[in-house]
Amino acid sequence: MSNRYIIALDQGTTSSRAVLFNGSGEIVAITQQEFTQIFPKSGWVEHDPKEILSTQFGVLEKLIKSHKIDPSEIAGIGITNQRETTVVWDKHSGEPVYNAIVWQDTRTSDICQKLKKDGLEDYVRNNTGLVIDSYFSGTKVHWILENVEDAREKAAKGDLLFGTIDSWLIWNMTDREVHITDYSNASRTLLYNIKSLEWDEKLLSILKIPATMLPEVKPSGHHYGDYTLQGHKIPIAGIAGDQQAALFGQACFEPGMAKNTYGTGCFMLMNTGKKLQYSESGLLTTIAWGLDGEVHYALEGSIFIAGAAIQWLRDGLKLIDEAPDSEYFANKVADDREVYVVPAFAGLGAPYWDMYARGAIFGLTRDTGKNHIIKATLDSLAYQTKDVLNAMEKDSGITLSALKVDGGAAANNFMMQFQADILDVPVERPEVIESTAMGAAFLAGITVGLWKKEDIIKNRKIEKTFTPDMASELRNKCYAGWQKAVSKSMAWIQE
Ligand SMILES: Nc1ncnc2c1ncn2[C@@H]1O[C@H](COP(=O)(O)OP(=O)(O)O)[C@@H](O)[C@H]1O
Ligand SMILES: O=P(O)(O)OC[C@H](O)CO
Repeated sequence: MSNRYIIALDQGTTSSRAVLFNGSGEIVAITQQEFTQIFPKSGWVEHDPKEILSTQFGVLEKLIKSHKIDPSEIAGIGITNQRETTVVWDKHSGEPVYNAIVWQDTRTSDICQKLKKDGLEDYVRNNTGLVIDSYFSGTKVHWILENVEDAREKAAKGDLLFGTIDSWLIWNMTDREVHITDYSNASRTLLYNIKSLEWDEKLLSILKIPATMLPEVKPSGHHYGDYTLQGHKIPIAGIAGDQQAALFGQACFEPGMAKNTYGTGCFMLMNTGKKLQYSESGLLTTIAWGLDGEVHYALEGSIFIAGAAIQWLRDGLKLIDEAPDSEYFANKVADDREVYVVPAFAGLGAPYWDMYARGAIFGLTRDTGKNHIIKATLDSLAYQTKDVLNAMEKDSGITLSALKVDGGAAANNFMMQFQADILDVPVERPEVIESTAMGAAFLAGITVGLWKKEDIIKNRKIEKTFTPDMASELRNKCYAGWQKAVSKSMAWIQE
């Protein structure tokens, strides 16, 4: 027990959050601000890197002011972030040369298709653990260098830097001195060799990315630099991509332990320990974290659209005012789930990996109403999770006795119950669904000597377990309908 604080900065896809943890590792306060999603063209998704900074530092300032915290009381800062999202900036002016290209953006699909045709799939998989897909940063950096005026020349002169959001934040927090990332974020770039723990020269050369643009890569618990606040130097002591941070925050420290986070997307990760395990079923191999001189790996099932589909109900279709309203409307429909929404708005991730799939609604009849669509959209999060869990169990040979969940959309009781029903596996929701922030805070807290890993286990309490309650015949019928709907959505647009 200590009266010092740790702050986690959680820079997510739709909002920036600052989370204050007390010396016992409990959340004391959260400040949060949504920011603009920019959709310049079909399939393109961008963020303004400066708005990312202003919202992130805005919520940090608000947190510190509203809780009257003296900076000397802050023992460390942990950073966690939406992964893969790509920023390229001029190291002299500090100006981004282009908007951040978000992980969901599919503009580089044809570049990826070419890499596949050139026979690089096995090389990429064996060395980066990933599949060739527009999801990852590498082809996004390539696109910026090819398409932004003067970018290629400037990069060749060593004037441009690339970073995922963690790097962009830290560079700005350290007076533009520290250009750094951690293993977990580097492993999402398509440029990092997860076996040798070095940037992969062959892939850099194929994508024509100069090594001078790349950040230094360090473990996930490390003293990366200091953030100076009112004259006090606060160590930035933890970094992890948000999904790996959630794995840590859910105390999945042992091989075989897994979690599923329902945020903008939905990501199931299973710790595979020090073993680098490749998937036969469409999952990714990724670095979970580097800590205490060891690297832990994970298997990952990445679902691109989860809570984002609920935002689409809210902002696109205007069927609901707030995301939590979806639960109320879904509960009003008593049917056998004959309507299916496949939210392939950004193609399909695991286990399908189809950049050319697009969203669709199936099973409409004259009596279909708004509530059916809302219900089917919530169901789609659970169906996609079932696709991924099937792959995870096949690859690992492990049958989960319960699914640990977290993230903003895990608050939805209707969806969680259907998740348990369709999986036929209990779903375990912890009291703190902010596992991402928890993971980042603990990486920092462990690094500055405030906490130990065991403290996370002590702190983790289950708020509710959802028990399966669906006849197997109905479950099988529902899932067969989902699989049919997915197959019809695939390869919808042309290369
Ligand atoms: N009660 C709810 N039911 C369904 N979806 C929800 C609910 N509350 C939040 N969401 C969805 O969860 C997402 C926010 O979760 P969060 O973990 O903050 O995501 P991120 O870190 O990706 O920004 C949003 O996409 C929102 O639509
Ligand atoms: O913003 P989230 O929490 O859905 O996470 C996004 C992922 O990091 C993308 O890989």
